[in-house]
Amino acid sequence: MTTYLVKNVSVLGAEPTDLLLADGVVQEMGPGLSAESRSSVEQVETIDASGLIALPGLVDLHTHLREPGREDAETVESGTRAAALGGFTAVHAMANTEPVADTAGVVEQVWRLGREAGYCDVYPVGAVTVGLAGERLAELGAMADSAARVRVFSDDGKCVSDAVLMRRALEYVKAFDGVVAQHAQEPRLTEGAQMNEGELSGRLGLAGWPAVAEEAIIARDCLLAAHVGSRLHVCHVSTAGSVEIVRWAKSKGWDVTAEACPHHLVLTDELAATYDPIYKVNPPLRSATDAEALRAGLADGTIDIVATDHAPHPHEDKDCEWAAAAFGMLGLETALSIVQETMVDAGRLDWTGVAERMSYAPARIGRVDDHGRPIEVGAPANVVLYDPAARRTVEAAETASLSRNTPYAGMELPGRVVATFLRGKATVLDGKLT
Ligand SMILES: NC(=O)N[C@@H](CC(=O)O)C(=O)O
Ligand SMILES: [Zn+2]
Ligand SMILES: [Zn+2]
Repeated sequence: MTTYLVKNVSVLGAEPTDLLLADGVVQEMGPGLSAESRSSVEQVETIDASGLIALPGLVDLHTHLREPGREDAETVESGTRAAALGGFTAVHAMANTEPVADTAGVVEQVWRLGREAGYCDVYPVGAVTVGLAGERLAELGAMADSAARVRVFSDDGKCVSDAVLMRRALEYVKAFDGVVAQHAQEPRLTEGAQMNEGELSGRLGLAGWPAVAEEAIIARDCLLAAHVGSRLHVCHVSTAGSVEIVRWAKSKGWDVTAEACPHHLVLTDELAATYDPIYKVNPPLRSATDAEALRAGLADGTIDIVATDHAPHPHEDKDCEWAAAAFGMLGLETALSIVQETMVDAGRLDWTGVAERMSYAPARIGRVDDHGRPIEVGAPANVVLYDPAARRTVEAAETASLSRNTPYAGMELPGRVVATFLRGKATVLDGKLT
């Protein structure tokens, strides 16, 4: 395996130093390292990383890889290639596949496909209920005990709306230190809903999706998690009220964590006026006030992490009229740039804060040991080299995803992932897959 000597890199914005990545770990760290001391049989590649920042490999707690079942939209291989290009070394693959990941067999299949592809570690999320039907609990214990070691359980795409089932799931996952990741959407309040409920939805004639449909479930679940003493994670928080509720739950000392998605930080519901379904997503794009509350919540730690909710859809499911189109947008290859633009360049988060929200905290919530570790001697060499000074125009056709539904096509974004290392192996070099 190639050894990499990374010269003059700024680890999380600190003074430039050198990193030696060998045998899968950060073997040496400090200024003035040279390849000379390495044995002659070893192949050492030197990377001039002047101007680049080293971040711990990013961890996504919320990715849709679509395999098994919708390999026309994404596969484990194509999705993890996109992940590596975005600086991720680990992703949690959501359970809303066909068949649903509700048994040990399916989660082991997804886990193994991730291993075989080798771009990024894949941690399958297990479904909470059989077939995501919201009627009976799935075999959570069998998935936890499987080779995939599932710790995150979610019916994402659907809400576990039955309070008794949600309570039992929260109780059940305590046995193996799991967490229930809730897609908070009160189904009756969102029947037929197409976009954020507000003055604009009325004007556009699209059925509204009220903030209370999200907030009511989050409040209920925080209370349930506290009642049974379990861990709750809230997926894709999108409203200012939701941020307030999570802040309140944390102030009580309850074990509640929450994520925000890049698109909810930067895009708003006014884009629905284009009637272009590229902007159709669940939960919907909200108001500028909501986006600002998410950024503030992310800055002060109320929102623990950024998760992509990368949701690939083939063009026939997106290039149609708004009401008929699928919900969801791509996210893996643009997440870090959006966080740079909305949080770092805006002076609200430094690179250590980014590492916490996109690597350390998601790894902690998902109970992933090999990822989300600070870059230090002895740590697994899961590292991203990032150029914050670069600028690029997003081209939908350039994505590694099998789908093209990025809402950022044609937009100029800051930053570029130059290299990604998974246990010391380069998955991306010079901004390209190896
Ligand atoms: N976010 C979305 O709009 N869509 C997701 C489902 C989900 O995350 O709820 C999908 O699977 O396509
Ligand atoms: Zn969801
Ligand atoms: Zn999702």
